[in-house]
Order: sequence, then structure tokens, then C-alpha cells
Amino acid sequence: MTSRNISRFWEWGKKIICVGRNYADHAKELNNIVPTEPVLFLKTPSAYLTEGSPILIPKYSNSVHHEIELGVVIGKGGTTIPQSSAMQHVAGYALCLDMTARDVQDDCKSKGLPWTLAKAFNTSCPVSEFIPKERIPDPGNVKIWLNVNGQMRQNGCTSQMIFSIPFLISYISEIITLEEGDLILTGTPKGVSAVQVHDELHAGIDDVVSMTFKVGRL
Ligand SMILES: CC(=O)CC(=O)C(=O)O
Ligand SMILES: [Mg+2]
Repeated sequence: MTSRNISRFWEWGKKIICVGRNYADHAKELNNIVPTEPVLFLKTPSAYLTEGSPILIPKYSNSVHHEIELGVVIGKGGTTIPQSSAMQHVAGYALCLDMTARDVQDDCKSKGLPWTLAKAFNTSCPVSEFIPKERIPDPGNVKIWLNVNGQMRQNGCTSQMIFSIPFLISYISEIITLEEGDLILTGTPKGVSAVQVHDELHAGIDDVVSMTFKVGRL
């Protein structure tokens, strides 16, 4: 059997589990209630995008927003993982975008429908290179930022998360068995806004990693 390389986790086709409203400032900017339990939703592996290919706005949306997020790559699977050992299940990190068709999400919310069309379309999860866990010793205290065409739009710190990474791993693993190669998106800080065709999105985690994506349309 050929062994797979975790540094290309996006090719493995495993789960993308997303946490919403994990930063109070972002929940408030969208007039959402600050949650007392994590809000979870999923993206499909066809959402993955790596640098060099454009983010494609789907035909059915006129308002796709950027959401910059720290992604946690699972290295060791498990069910009902205690918080105390949760970090032992982490292989590393990736900077991620949770591209969101906000107009469609608003419509789904008003009708009580799931967010799949808004969140899980192809190219809705651009990712940076894989970052081995040793390169981010304290993932609960790193700056994540994003600019669009050179203008800063998002500049947050993971210390602002409502639910910590160990808590999220433990909470999620009670409901969904985590597997090697799964990715957890940990939520976005404030500053989300709509992107336009030809925009250039440039984002980073402190001085650890940066990534650039262009926007196109289907
Ligand atoms: C309202 C949202 O889209 C929630 C979300 O994805 C987040 O990161 O917060
Ligand atoms: Mg998000």
C-alpha cells in the first residue's frame, strides 16, 4: 500500500468540519447571537482549492464573502476524545478561507434551510500549505489576517475564539468520529465582506505562512 503524505491532506478526500460564530465580534457584525455551544456545518472535499487556481463565485450568488480561519489538520483519529489529550490528535494546521455565499445563506436562514449551497460549493475552501504542528506552538494565540487588493479587511487573533481548539476537538469527536486527514475550520473574526471577480486575496498567519488567491466566476 502506498503511504499518504499528510502535507497534502486536501487530496485525501476526508471531512471538512466547520465551526461558525466562534468569534463574538464576527457574530455581532452579522447580528447573530453569540453561541453557548459550537455551531457546526460541513464542506465537501470538492471545496478544496490550492494556490494557483481561482476561487469561483457560483452562478446563483451575487455576494460571496471571504472568511479567514485557522484550520486544524487531524493526525490521529478518535471518538469521544477528552480535552486533555485533544492536541495529541493534531498533525498540524493550514490557513483556510471559508468562502460563503452570504446572500444564499441569508435566504436559507430566513427559510430555516441548511447552509449547503452557501458554504459547500466547489472552491469554497481555499487552503495554504500544510503547517506542521511544531511551527505553531500556541495555536490559541496567533494572528490571522486577510487583505483584498492590498486593503486590510480581517485582522484577528485566535485568542478571541469563544471555544478553544481542544474543546472543539473533544466536542466534535463526541458527535462525528474524527479521522486522520480531517480538517476543522475554527471560525472567522470580524471584517468579512464581498469579493469581486479579479480581486486578489492575500492572507497569512503571523509570519508562519501566507497565501494568495484570485477570484473568478463560473
Ligand atoms: C455566519 C457564518 O457564516 C458562520 C461562520 O462560518 C463563521 O466562521 O463564523
Ligand atoms: Mg466560517
